[in-house]
Amino acid sequence: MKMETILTVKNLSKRFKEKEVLKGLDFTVDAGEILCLLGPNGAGKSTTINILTGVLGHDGGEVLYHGQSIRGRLRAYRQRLGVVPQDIALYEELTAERNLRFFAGLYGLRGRELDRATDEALALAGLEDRRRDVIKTFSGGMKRRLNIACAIAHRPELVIMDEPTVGIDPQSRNHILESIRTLRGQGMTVLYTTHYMEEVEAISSRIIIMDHGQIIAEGTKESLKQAYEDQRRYTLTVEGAEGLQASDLYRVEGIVSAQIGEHAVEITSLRGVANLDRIIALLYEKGVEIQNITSEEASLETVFLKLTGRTLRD
Ligand SMILES: Nc1ncnc2c1ncn2[C@@H]1O[C@H](COP(=O)(O)OP(=O)(O)OP(=O)(O)O)[C@@H](O)[C@H]1O
Repeated sequence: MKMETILTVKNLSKRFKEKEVLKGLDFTVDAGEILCLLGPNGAGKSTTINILTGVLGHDGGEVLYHGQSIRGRLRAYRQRLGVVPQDIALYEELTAERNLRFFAGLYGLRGRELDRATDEALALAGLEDRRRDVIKTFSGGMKRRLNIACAIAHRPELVIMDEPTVGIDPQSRNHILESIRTLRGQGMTVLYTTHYMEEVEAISSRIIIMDHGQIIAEGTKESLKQAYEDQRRYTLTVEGAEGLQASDLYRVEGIVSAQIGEHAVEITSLRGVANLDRIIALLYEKGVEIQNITSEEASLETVFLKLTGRTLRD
């Protein structure tokens, strides 16, 4: 069954002065999914999120909410969103409860509805017993949890989060991941960005990989891995690789790509071809000393590396 589409992003482009930061993005956000935007630093994730939350304008293309352009309807559109910004936006001098009531109040909740929304959001954040404490006494992780609670108390249809777990303790991080799953279980749709591959593995139902302002792959974690499952990656720690060329390695059957660094040789090879002995023999012949070899099958990390040539945290 095709899910209902909430957001449609069509040929979206954005430039900052001379720099083209988004180069024609096309994707949808469908009801009930947890969609993750993944990409190295500077890929354009935050820019995309800022356009989708109506904070930033775009130059070309369009964003449709239930089939209608958000241009000229920003206010109504933003009422249906829950936005969790990268930076914590809370009133330090106010209690957890006051913060929640304030933010939920901005979305028009009053009276009993507001009381209930506040209680539910405190429960989601696991902060019921801290409801009357002021924020400045909270740990970083607790603030992040409350930040999310403030964004979802009004029960938005779509929650958009920009790196909601950056720089917090593992316990709060797990709590947040769990609460994202809970939100989905309650019928909300989530779009979020992250740098952490483990998070993508843990909660995403679909992944969009971006680099240099473009979408370079899209799929579930299973489908992305499957597309690269036929490959294996060798990492060799070496000395004396100066005389070795990637073209030497390409002569070995099965090798798809090779990168030669000062102390490391990275090789991607077809899984069905047993060629490690050939690789070792070739390096020996070229006077390269091998100190260590590791072999790895496709993981999201290797898929990502293959697509972008970069690790997530460099
Ligand atoms: N206000 C701005 N003015 C000029 N350039 C900008 C501005 N905001 C972002 N950029 C540039 O746009 C590109 C994309 O940035 P963006 O923040 O969207 O990337 P990102 O994928 O979110 O990376 P990060 O994970 O570091 O936040 C970068 O090259 C960045 O330097």
